[in-house]
Amino acid sequence: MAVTVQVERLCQRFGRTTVIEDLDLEIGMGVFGLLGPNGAGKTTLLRTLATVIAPAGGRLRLLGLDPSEPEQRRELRRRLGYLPQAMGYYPNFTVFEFVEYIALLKEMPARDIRRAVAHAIERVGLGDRAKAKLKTLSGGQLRRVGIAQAIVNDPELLLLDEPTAGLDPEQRVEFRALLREIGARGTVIVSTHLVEDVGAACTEVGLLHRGRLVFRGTPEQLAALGEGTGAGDTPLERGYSAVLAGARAGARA
Ligand SMILES: Nc1ncnc2c1ncn2[C@@H]1O[C@H](COP(=O)(O)OP(=O)(O)OP(=O)(O)O)[C@@H](O)[C@H]1O
Repeated sequence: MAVTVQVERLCQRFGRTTVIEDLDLEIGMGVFGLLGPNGAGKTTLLRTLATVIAPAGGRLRLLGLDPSEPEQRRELRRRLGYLPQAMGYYPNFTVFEFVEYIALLKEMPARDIRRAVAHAIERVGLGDRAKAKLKTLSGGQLRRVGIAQAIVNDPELLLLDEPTAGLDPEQRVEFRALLREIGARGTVIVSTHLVEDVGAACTEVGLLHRGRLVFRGTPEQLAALGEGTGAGDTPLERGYSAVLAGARAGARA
């Protein structure tokens, strides 16, 4: 497996609170689902990988680049895509203008931009809303604009923080297909609370609990851990609850 994301003893702190502690993680191509309860550190990890915040400790190597080096960080930012949990935007921009603006920030070649923007907007099913102002869109449509800006540069590393929040069931199914398509050629890390997204789209899954990785494996392996326990409606939900119950019991011991 060619490793595209290498995290070594990563620490993140806010004030005196340690949010991520000595995290080691290596990921290759495919779709990696990041699960964990509220406050586990998923957003903080994604923000760190997106180079929005610098590590408080440890080392990162992403797409073979060291983001602590300014030149390499700049190259990395050109090659990654990031959908933040709460995306800021200019309400008077149209869908096309906004995605184009992000393409410009990513320093995409000028001759490629129009086609790439149109393609990204098509891929999220918003082709007919390209000229609509962002302030006129629904929450789910805005989330799709967020996905379009994240994929406009055909990223080799795509980081998505709860991308399916607000999508209707039909859109969610289409979005999972898009994830699988991108994961076949690059690395996608997607944080989600929807365990069924993981089952449908992810090749691997990691479960964070208090900034530590308490499970890593395939969705099938996670589901198998839930056999015989009652908490949850699906095998994956039961696996998720079983791992968390074990992690909590370990933390108390
Ligand atoms: N900028 C910040 N300043 C202070 N504390 C923060 C900051 N960002 C996150 N935290 C704290 O870090 C911890 C991890 O938060 P994070 O948002 O990474 O978790 P999460 O797993 O993404 O949670 P959720 O599922 O609720 O989105 C939480 O306790 C949160 O309060």
